[in-house]
Amino acid sequence: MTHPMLEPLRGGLIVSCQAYPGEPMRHPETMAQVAAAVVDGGAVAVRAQGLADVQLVAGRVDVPVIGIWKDGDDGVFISPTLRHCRAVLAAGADILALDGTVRPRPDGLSFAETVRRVREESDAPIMADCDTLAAAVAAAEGGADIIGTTLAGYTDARPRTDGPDLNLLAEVVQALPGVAVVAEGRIHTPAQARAAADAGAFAVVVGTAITHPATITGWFDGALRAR
Ligand SMILES: CC(=O)N[C@H](C=O)[C@@H](O)[C@H](O)[C@H](O)COP(=O)(O)O
Repeated sequence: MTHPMLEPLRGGLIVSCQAYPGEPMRHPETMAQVAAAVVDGGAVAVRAQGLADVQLVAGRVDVPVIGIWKDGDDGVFISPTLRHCRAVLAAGADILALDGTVRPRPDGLSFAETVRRVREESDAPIMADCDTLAAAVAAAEGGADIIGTTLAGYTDARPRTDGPDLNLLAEVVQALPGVAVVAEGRIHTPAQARAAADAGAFAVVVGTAITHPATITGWFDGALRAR
């Protein structure tokens, strides 16, 4: 059954507001301003990274905040341990997102055990950032409320598609009827967002194409330089 807090997100656009280490926009106040702007534009929820961003964004917008804490950049790095998960919720996230792959986690806990321990302290919906159908099914069985295709193409399991991995999305939607399956990753145009919704996504997450000016500028610059 869909977690009651998720119903307002059905069919909507979730915007991921993240800047990366060393970038000019890497500041919680900047991300809070970006989050407020995308909510003005119609985002039904926002995704924020890091404890300071989660805290400031949650205080700034009225929509649910999906919180993550990225630590490291290889292996399991999205809210990788129980400690990270607890801290994200303590920072004010309404929804916790964490790595939902089947790879070993740094603290040795399984995804299911991590969810079980988080649930001892919180009723917040939990989003699993998955890379494969097998991971998605395991995460749903492990108690995730939302299955995201976030990590498709970012592990060795599947090639990185140019746009969203709509094949994986469709497979997960078919395998998990009634589960909130969210499309995330490389959705760069409104038409791709529409295609993800048409493939059965409960909601669609867009990050880079809305909130990462350096990448967007590069797209335009590349088009001008291409002959
Ligand atoms: C793989 C990974 O670390 N993904 C991250 C997860 O939070 C973010 O860097 C992405 O920007 C986010 O998933 C949204 O995707 P896109 O920016 O492609 O719309």
